[in-house]
Amino acid sequence: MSKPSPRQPVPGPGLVRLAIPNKGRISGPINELIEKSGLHLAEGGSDRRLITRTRDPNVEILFARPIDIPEYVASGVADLGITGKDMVMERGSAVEQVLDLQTGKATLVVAVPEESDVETVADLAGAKVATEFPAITRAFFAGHGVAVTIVTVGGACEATPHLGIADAIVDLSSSGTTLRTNHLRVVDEVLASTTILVANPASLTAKREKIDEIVLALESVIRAKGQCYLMMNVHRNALADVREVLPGLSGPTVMDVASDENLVAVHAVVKEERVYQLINQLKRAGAKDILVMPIERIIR
Ligand SMILES: Nc1ncnc2c1ncn2[C@@H]1O[C@H](COP(=O)(O)OP(=O)(O)OP(=O)(O)O)[C@@H](O)[C@H]1O
Ligand SMILES: O=P(O)(O)OC[C@H]1O[C@H](OP(=O)(O)OP(=O)(O)O)[C@H](O)[C@@H]1O
Ligand SMILES: [Mg+2]
Repeated sequence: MSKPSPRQPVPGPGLVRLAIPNKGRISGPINELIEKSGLHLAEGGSDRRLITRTRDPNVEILFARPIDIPEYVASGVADLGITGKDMVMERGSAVEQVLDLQTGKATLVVAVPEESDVETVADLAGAKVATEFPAITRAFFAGHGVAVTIVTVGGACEATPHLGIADAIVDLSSSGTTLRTNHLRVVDEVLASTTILVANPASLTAKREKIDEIVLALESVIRAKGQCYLMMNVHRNALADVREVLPGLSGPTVMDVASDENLVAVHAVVKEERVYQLINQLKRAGAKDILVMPIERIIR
């Protein structure tokens, strides 16, 4: 059978189409994840390109706006999509979350000017609330039984209270810098968002094998993040001391060194944040020739 054309509106049975952001803050990390997973964008994924092949002839990438991705996946234009959980909730799309990519962390919060009298969500009854997320905001206030007027904006939401357009906002905060800069204070949290992989429910059944392959590849990169591989040589009589420093971590693997029967090679996977401390402890315990290496993927 000939390979389905990438111009087909809906990908054929032999092809999995994965939608990813074409721009914005999460697009860089997602592109990096795709590269590390071994899929590799065949043509580098330029800004102007809509669909790009990957190293796997049965997987192609569709570039789209993060907010459009949930609907593209729900309608079957794409089988899989990577976007923010906030985007999926806002669109209320019929997609299934397959994986949390554990990046793009941000919290959707209700905030008011620092000098406001508002202390709780209930205090906002009758208020005007500006947001880029009208559906989530509507559901949140309805859930609290608080009637508000929603003012939908396309961005720069934090400016609206100071312009007299709104009394409160529902917007994303991650470092908290934008809220602080705009003298806004958090009243409540609406949603914790991360970047997620979602699937079209029908594709999940019909294309299970290929989707599992993609999930495995992406998962292996996520698992390796923040982990390092340590290799060292240890004198046999210092092995017990070195093991003391390493327990609790995965491994260690201990191997004979062919050229010196008094030495063993010790390998272990450790958290990157612990490496600085560990290498000093390991040296004191008698380890030498310590190598610290990055890990690209961990497949279980
Ligand atoms: N600090 C943050 N602020 C806003 N969105 C963030 C943040 N961190 C992660 N994200 C996530 O990024 C995704 C949207 O990214 P971004 O705002 O770059 O796209 P965009 O809104 O399409 O671009 P732009 O805001 O430039 O128009 C959302 O899913 C959001 O949850
Ligand atoms: O807590 P912080 O780290 O400061 O991040 C939060 C800010 O980032 C986002 O803005 P974005 O850059 O997407 O611009 P926009 O508001 O115009 O969408 C979000 O809407 C906040 O304004
Ligand atoms: Mg934005």
